[in-house]
Amino acid sequence: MPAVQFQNIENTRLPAKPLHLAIGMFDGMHLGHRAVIDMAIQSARRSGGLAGVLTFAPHPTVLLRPDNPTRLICNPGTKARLLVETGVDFVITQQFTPELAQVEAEDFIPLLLKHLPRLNTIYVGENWRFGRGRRGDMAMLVAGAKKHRLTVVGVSHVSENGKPISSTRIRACLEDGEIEEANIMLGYSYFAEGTVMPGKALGRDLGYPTLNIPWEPGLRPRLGVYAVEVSGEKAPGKYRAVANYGLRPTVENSTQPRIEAHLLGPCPFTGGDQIRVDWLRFIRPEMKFASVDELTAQIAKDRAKAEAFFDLA
Ligand SMILES: Cc1cc2nc3c(=O)[nH]c(=O)nc-3n(C[C@H](O)[C@H](O)[C@H](O)COP(=O)(O)O)c2cc1C
Ligand SMILES: Nc1ncnc2c1ncn2[C@@H]1O[C@H](COP(=O)(O)OP(=O)(O)OP(=O)(O)O)[C@@H](O)[C@H]1O
Repeated sequence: MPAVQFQNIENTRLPAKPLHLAIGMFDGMHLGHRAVIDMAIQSARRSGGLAGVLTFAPHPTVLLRPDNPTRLICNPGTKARLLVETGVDFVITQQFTPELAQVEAEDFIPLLLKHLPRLNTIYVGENWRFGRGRRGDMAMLVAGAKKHRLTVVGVSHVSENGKPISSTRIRACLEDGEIEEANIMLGYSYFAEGTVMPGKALGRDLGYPTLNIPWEPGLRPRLGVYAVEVSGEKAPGKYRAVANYGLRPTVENSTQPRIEAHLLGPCPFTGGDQIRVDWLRFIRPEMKFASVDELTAQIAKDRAKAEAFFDLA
């Protein structure tokens, strides 16, 4: 059964079973997030309860720091899908309002219980903060839970390279083009999805036809050339490619970034197809070339680098 989705806790309607609830923003759905959610799922399955996620939208910084909000790895649709794919029974997306931002840490558990009276266990990372000014910590959560006979499971940090994984760390990697490290922390390859748009067909003239999709996520990964894999419903499997993610300063200097993927072999996709692009290795930053000839010569080298990456050379 796919997870049931609710907007706001007051609209949540669930069967009368003990609830195991993982709480957090979960931007990117990295390995740390999955550890917290998996813990909720396993306990719920063992005890005949229901496992769910409570997450928030927009990101609190949209309200608290409107001039410089956190730029998100995942758009809301992708995050919802990744959450559902974990196998939870329900997902509650709570609107992060100015009123919610004012809730004191001490009042957080009573607020949850008011709308989720069957709440049994809360699952969070051990560093999780909550309540007005992020004053609430693990100790406060445990103390509050005890009063209401709830259990709190503080999941220990999942680390990579000796440091805890966090959405913040993954954002920094994506901005620096450190895609392999980002992918390790995500536990899957960073991906973009979209409908193939018609290009100016210049790519074909250059000898490098491309599948183009607009890609403007909150958190913009480093502009540049990447080894990628393209997939889509139209054809099974993954198609190796070299792609430019950028503004194309040599030919048009656009303000809207897009992905242009040149497949290393035959291409089953065409304009109007829905595709997914998995990013695997950063090859070089996007550059402005003095001429199209220079750009074409560089694309030949990029292609060779991608082939070497895939061990096709
Ligand atoms: C592997 C690859 C690398 C590219 N690198 C650059 C680049 O560094 N600078 C740039 O201005 N455009 C770059 N481009 C984009 C080309 O300008 C663009 O693909 C070409 O003009 C075709 O455009 P069209 O698809 O609109 O026909 C690159 C494209 C590919 C496929
Ligand atoms: N590395 C980790 N190991 C275990 N739990 C984690 C880890 N990172 C986050 N969590 C927990 O997962 C839930 C959702 O995390 P949240 O998105 O709020 O944090 P984050 O990944 O550290 O993001 P940011 O870097 O933006 O603060 C929270 O309960 C959090 O404590």
